[in-house]
Amino acid sequence: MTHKKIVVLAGDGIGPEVTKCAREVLEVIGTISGQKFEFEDALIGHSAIEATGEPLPQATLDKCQQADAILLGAVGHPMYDNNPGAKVRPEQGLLKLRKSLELFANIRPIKLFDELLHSSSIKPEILQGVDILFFRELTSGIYFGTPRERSADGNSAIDTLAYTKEEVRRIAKKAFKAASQRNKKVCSVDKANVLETSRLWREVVTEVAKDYPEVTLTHMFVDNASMQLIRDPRQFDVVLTGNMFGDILTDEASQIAGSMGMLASASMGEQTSVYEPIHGSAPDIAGKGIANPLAAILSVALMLDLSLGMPNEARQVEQAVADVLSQGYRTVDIAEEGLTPEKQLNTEQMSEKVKEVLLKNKSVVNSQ
Ligand SMILES: NC(=O)c1ccc[n+]([C@@H]2O[C@H](COP(=O)([O-])OP(=O)(O)OC[C@H]3O[C@@H](n4cnc5c(N)ncnc54)[C@H](O)[C@@H]3O)[C@@H](O)[C@H]2O)c1
Ligand SMILES: CC(C)[C@H](C(=O)O)[C@@H](O)C(=O)O
Ligand SMILES: [Mg+2]
Repeated sequence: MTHKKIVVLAGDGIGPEVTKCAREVLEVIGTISGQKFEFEDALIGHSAIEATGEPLPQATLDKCQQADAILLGAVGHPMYDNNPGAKVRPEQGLLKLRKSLELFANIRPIKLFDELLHSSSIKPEILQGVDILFFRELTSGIYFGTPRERSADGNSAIDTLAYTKEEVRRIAKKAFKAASQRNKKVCSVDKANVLETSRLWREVVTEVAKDYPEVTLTHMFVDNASMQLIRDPRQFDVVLTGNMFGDILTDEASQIAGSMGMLASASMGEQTSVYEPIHGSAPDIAGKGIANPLAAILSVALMLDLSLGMPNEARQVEQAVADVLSQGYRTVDIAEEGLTPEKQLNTEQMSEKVKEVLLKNKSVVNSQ
């Protein structure tokens, strides 16, 4: 069996804390399945700037280009967030990675584990059974358009929101394909009542829909969508949207899943893909050892499914997470009121539980 090469970009803040857990879960999967994984660490973000002066060193990009899959933690540090004048910034590393590897399709599943029905600030009866798949365009839109700069006198600034038909078409096709294998609904979210790019978006998405007659397409303005997500999240199946709208709506949707610490994502290109929790470096909890590692661990499940051709193992990871939650274990972000102290876990302990359950579930299957 050939080795699978996994590049680990731990990044900043809680990034290294949660990727350590995710990597160890993948190691356990290796033990269980016999698949060999070869891990290689590389720098990105603030830690890369500290070491090399650049947020995405060429050496990192070279390693990523050779990888079967990439596991990413998070980038970002308050020293830049609080310094608008900083020219070199950690987030540039992430954006350059996405652009260089052409990771145009960011897939963000929003699923609530039943065990967490009471962890969300939204009423359980609104949440039960929610299953949304976001397709966020990731390599264009306002994140990448030019010009993007401060005026010479410093009194104004410009960012550019641009999309080409092809950029919209390729992400739309992915969304329709996924919908045709799910509940056959695509809701395309835009701001076509104001933005020319959104009118182009709507036109192309409507065109693509003709190739998928079994899928029902609806369009929704982003302001309404942000409200509908909380009012009645079960109305959505696949949500298709642009780069910035997708960024904002999925942070909002994390509250449906109980916490930012629960949402995994896959950023997919044609050659290779990056698997990353949707959350950031969380400077407010970094170094405390209390971050929820489940988003990173569930990103490993996506990796097993989408890049490594190991869907059974992906299900095992998801099942292990569900089992640990149904045993009542919680990190602080998903802890209900009145949780007994022995059920309250830190990052390492949560990860240990998932690994223990993975091994236990496997031995149960083997002995049957
Ligand atoms: N993909 C990425 O690398 C990424 C994503 C978002 C933000 N960022 C960067 O991260 C930094 C902080 O940004 P922010 O505070 O707006 O967003 P954030 O996602 O880092 O944190 C938002 C809130 O969610 C909590 N949270 C996030 N992940 C958690 C986890 N796993 N377990 C428990 N709680 C968790 C944090 O403690 C914080 O209160 C910024 O520099 C930003 O640019 C990076
Ligand atoms: C850090 C930032 C550039 C990034 C984004 O906006 O895409 C993050 O918020 C995310 O959701 O991955
Ligand atoms: Mg974001």
